[in-house]
Amino acid sequence: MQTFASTISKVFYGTLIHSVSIKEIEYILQGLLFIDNKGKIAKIVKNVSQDQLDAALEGVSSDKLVRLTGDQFVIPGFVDTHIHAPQYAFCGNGHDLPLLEWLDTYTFPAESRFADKDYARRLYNKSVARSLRNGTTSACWYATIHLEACKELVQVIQDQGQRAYVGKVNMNQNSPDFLIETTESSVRDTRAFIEYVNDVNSKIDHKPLVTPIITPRFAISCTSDLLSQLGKLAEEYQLPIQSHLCENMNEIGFTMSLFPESVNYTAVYADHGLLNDRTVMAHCVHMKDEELDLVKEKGAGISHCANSNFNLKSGIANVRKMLNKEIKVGLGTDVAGGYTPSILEALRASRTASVALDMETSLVVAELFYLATVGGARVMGLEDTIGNFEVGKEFDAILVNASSDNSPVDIHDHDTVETSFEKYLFVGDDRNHEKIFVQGKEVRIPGAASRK
Ligand SMILES: O=c1[nH]c(=O)c2nc[nH]c2[nH]1
Repeated sequence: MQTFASTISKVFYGTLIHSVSIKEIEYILQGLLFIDNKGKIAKIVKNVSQDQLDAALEGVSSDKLVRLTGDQFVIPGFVDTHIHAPQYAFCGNGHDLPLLEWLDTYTFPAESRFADKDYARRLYNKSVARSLRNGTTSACWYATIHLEACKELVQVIQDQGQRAYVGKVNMNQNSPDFLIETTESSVRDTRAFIEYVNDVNSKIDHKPLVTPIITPRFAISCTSDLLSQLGKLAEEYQLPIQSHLCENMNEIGFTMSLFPESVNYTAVYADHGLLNDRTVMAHCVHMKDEELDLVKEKGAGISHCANSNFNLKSGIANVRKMLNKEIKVGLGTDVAGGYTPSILEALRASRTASVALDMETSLVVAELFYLATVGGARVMGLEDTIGNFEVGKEFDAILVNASSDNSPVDIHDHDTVETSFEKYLFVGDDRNHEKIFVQGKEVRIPGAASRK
């Protein structure tokens, strides 16, 4: 007979911190978190004293027990709702130009190199490893237009063990000769990519972690015909969709000149079957109220990319307004518009952006942590799977040590769990990440310094 203990693969004992609502972070002290053989959270017990530990373990053997010590705590993994894998090649460079000029000068030449799949594999290995090391357990990736390189990205993500949406980018107009497709090849390769991921997923022995996502780069780079065909593909395969929206004033002006039949930029996507409850729209900096209302009506989510919006001088998105309208919002690093694949940095930039916009209504710590975890999960439509520690969800998590070797954080005697956690959020980095888990399994990150 199968006992509870025999279904358990790992148990954590110590401090667990997660978001239970946008207003509340729960600090579970002396918590026991049981993970089952499928990587799901089987049970959580709170306030278990040392004396009660043996009984509370219910027969689970001690070699499955991870005792958290001192300044260690376990938090849900971060969700990066918008990141460009190929752009890691120039991450940290090229912030002197606004969006459209930045695309022409830095981005398109860098992405054209992904016609070479060996280059793609080398670069993608670094890109994904750096994202994971920063605690991103789930990511919405953009690849490039190149089918073979897209497959490489899927392989790399599978090998490294991240949960991900991966998009083959579509571009059939207003793009340079060295980075453009025909309508036919764009649709054909997108279908081939979807079939490839489905095939890879059919051969693995656990619940798949990688999902294809329909990825028209933005309306400027796709004809109306291509957008419509992509909308149909998303419907046929019931896939998520991602694109860019209202990032920059020149982008909006250009878009409206290309799609005069649509009432606004947001409507361009809606009119082509690309705005629904599986859609992730990045940026949304310059949205009219009726555009936000349309996003809400369609049930789409917004990826807030504050770091990128500062770097490319795009503007500041009004997250408070989005939240007041009960629109789903998560954080995006938007590498390489954003200069780092760190969601901790995205969280900090989001706070600064909200203060710059309106000090009175700026985002508070509980809200920021929510956006980085549960908010991102909702944007990806994964709120029943990840985001916080609820029984039945999959265990995607970071084991944080606020005073690890080389920690950028100093913890003093007077610090509490709350103040240590907040210090980690605002001062910490990947040196505080001792272990990363996806679907209950510890992720082995290539190139990461060996950790305790
Ligand atoms: O920040 C951005 N990065 C991109 O690569 C891109 N493409 C279209 N619009 C974009 N915005």
